Amino acid sequence: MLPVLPPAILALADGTVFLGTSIGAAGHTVGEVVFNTALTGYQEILTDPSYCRQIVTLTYPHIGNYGVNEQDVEASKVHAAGLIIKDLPVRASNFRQSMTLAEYLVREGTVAIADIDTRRLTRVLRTHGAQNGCIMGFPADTAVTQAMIDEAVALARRAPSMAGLDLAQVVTRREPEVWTETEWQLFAANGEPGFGQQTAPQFHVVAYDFGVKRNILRMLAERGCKVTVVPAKTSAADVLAYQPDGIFLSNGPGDPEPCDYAIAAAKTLIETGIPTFGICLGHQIMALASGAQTFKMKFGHHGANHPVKDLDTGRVSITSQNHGFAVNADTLPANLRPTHVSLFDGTLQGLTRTDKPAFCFQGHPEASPGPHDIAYLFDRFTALMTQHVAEKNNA
Ligand SMILES: NC(=O)CC[C@H](N)C(=O)O
Repeated sequence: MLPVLPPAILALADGTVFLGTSIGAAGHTVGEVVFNTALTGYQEILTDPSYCRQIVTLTYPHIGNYGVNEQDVEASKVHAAGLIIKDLPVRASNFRQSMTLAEYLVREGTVAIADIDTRRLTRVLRTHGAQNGCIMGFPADTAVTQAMIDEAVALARRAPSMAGLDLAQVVTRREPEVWTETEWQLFAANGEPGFGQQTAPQFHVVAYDFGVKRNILRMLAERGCKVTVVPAKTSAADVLAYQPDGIFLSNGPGDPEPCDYAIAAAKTLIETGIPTFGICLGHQIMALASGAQTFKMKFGHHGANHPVKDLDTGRVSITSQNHGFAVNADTLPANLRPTHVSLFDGTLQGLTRTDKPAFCFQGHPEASPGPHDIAYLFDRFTALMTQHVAEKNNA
């Protein structure tokens, strides 16, 4: 006799209901349902703090086939509010695997559903836009009733909208921390051959943690930066007290607009002339600090194969993306110049200040998961810091 699978319900706020199998913790979760088109990297996606309060559906059908390990995490825990997949393979295999995806989801208390038509779900989200949803996961012997389905729809409808939510304060660290681990060390510690050089620190970068992904910090450390990571609400004065050579504004969840404390600090810090680099939420905060406006996109960009054009060189990079808000290109002040655009929908992907050494990118040059085509932006940051340090020394 076939084993009875634990049931699960996925309900969208518009009343669309999917019945599937619970593959994570029992219980329920609500959040904004977004689709991600990456083929691999489910562990990096689940632990990316930018997915706080978002339920992620992966369009690639087989998820979990290489299990889970202790290294491929972007934070110390799962941040996504839930996971929706088509097919959990019966067997996972990888030499680095420490447990299966289902074991990991249970350990992390993450509610997740499999065996649903993720193509149909994605078409709903693409056609009508991202919307709130609810996943309910039950123990194996549960009979799903109409009352349970109605309750899931009601919970989805009651979930707060992402617009207007400041979630950076929810995920940020509470205390400053010096980050030293490089990607090279991570791979060496894992018994794999290293592929980079460890450089002695040449620059001191203060990185705002609005929900920072670890691979950003690793890529900075690998380029000779001592990185002091500070909580989201650290004042500009406290940042300047570290005497940084560079300032980094991190990725993070939620709407950038209510992060007024971060916008005010970024404004002051950019004015000092210290090189500043922002990624994703950090890009949006830099734009807001410079006088531009942001808006909520219909379904955002979440994937690892998005073509982005560098307007200065004409070069097209395949990039990793994860955002639901964007900077409105029609609101740029004279000192904010577009440097990159998305070739999917023409939205802004990169900006630079014309009067200060400050620039930012909407996608993810740190990948994790995804291609490293646009990693050159980290080198642009270190080049600005080299110039800044030389000017300071000559002054
Ligand atoms: N990855 C990010 O930093 C996302 C930024 C912001 N929360 C958005 O959805 O647009």
